[in-house]
Amino acid sequence: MAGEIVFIGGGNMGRALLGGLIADGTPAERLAAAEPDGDRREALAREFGMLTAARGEDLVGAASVVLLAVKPQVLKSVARGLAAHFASTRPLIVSIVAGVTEADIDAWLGGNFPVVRCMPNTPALVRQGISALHANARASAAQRQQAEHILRAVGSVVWVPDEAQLDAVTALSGSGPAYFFAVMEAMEQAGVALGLSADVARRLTLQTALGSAVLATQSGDAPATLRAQVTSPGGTTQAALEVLQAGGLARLFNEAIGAANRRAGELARQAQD
Ligand SMILES: NC(=O)C1=CN([C@@H]2O[C@H](COP(=O)(O)OP(=O)(O)OC[C@H]3O[C@@H](n4cnc5c(N)ncnc54)[C@H](O)[C@@H]3O)[C@@H](O)[C@H]2O)C=CC1
Ligand SMILES: O=C(O)[C@@H]1CCC=N1
Repeated sequence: MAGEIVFIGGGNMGRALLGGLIADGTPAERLAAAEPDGDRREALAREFGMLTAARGEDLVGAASVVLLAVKPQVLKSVARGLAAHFASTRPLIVSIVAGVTEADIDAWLGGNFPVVRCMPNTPALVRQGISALHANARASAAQRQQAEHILRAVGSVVWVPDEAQLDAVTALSGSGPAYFFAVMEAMEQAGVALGLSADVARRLTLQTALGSAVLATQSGDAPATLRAQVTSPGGTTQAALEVLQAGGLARLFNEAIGAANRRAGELARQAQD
């Protein structure tokens, strides 16, 4: 049936998940997306060959899964708008919206929905994401599997036992790509300041990031062990790491990720207004 899995929001993340599902073998006929932005909507229809509409209200009636991929600030009005348009059965609701709780989503939609809340990240765009998932008590084992199948199409998945942990996940891996990109930017700039061309500085930085991530993933060694392997006593790496430590690198990350965690809670409260 057309539109069995209906996306509400076809922006960066919605689009990444749709592309991943199609690349993973889900037929486009099983997918549909509601996206009010005409250019984005037409691009989804053209590139993926799927059913699209400007309004979710026109798509959700026959859905078995509804995936919420709008910004937290609009979710309440979007969910309330959808509430009257579900058939008598309750589809599985999968939300990737930062901060907003399963209970709020369920209440805004009208109540008694199975809800799986997920936090993916932008490497989903290249199917290298990681998502953490949590299900409410109404989600069956089969529905948990359905949600996992969707997120697995764009990377790895982990389940967390406590919904509140999703705010920590958001702070660590949801926002995390930005921290690595910020480090890449800073390293590039430092290379240019030492006389490298911008192109060479970027290539050295990016491959160092990629190689380090692959090494850390494949070796099974802890990052601390791998860091020690690079750090010859009295050598260049030690000189650099001493500067980073003196600048409070670990404390800064602790504070930064703490700020993101608090912000997730604020987004949830603001979404209730
Ligand atoms: N960008 C990121 O790194 C991550 C974002 N998220 C969450 O994913 C959600 C979406 O984020 P992005 O894709 O980055 O934002 P985005 O702004 O690219 O996409 C949101 C889309 O929702 C559409 N939209 C607005 N009102 C709508 C409505 N009534 N019905 C259907 N669609 C509507 C917008 O036109 C837009 O295309 C957010 O809640 C965010 O918290 C989760 C993990 C990572
Ligand atoms: O910055 C944000 O609020 C979203 C959630 C995680 C990544 N981007």
